[in-house]
Amino acid sequence: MFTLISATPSPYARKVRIALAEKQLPFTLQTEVPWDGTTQTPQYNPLEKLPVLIPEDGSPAVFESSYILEWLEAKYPEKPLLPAHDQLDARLFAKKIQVVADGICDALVLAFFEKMRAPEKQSQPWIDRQMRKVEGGLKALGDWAEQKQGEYLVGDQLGLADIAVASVCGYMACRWPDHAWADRYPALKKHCDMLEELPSFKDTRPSPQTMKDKVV
Ligand SMILES: N[C@@H](CCC(=O)N[C@@H](CS(=O)(=O)O)C(=O)NCC(=O)O)C(=O)O
Repeated sequence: MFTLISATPSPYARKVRIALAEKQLPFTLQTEVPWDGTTQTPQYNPLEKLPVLIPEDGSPAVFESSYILEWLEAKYPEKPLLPAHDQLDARLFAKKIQVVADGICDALVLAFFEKMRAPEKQSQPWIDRQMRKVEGGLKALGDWAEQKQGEYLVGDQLGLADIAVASVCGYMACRWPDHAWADRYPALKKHCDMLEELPSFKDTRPSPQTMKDKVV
């Protein structure tokens, strides 16, 4: 059915792995280090990033995690990961939560690589700017977790917002284990703990990877 190019710590790829599992779509996991010269991402994605979803019927590869999820929802609507089409505001809210979750990941990645530079080449103002986005994003997620009406962040079933939020919080736990988000946002921590017990989350827990090639 599919091959998914993924990386062990990737919060973006984890979203897709969870969605494929929730939709019971079989796939082969191809785990790579996208910064190593051995990566196959450039063969499928001009932006050279994973995740990349490769249909095994030869149709074009699908890339950019939020687009992959939109593509999956359109092509394979069962099990839905968004509220019904007549729930427009709820659908848009779920996508907004994903925007913030992914934006936190983007800022974390930028800060991570800035810190990989030689100390004298690192820009502290740039790192501070990225971490400010992380803190602001986490506060928004914390607020939404506190305000949720039911068991899930949007609507009455597991959805895109839950998947995106658990993916970024799992990434924090993996790459920034000393960060105080869990203490600062107990409702967010409680929500993620609940999600992490679901099989599709348990089976996709992130782990660090080692990069061989020099990146910055
Ligand atoms: N916006 C993209 C971001 C994907 C991304 O940054 N992927 C990283 C890997 S990871 O950070 O998710 O582990 C990558 O392939 N980076 C390679 C590069 O930026 O050259 C998405 O949501 O798919």
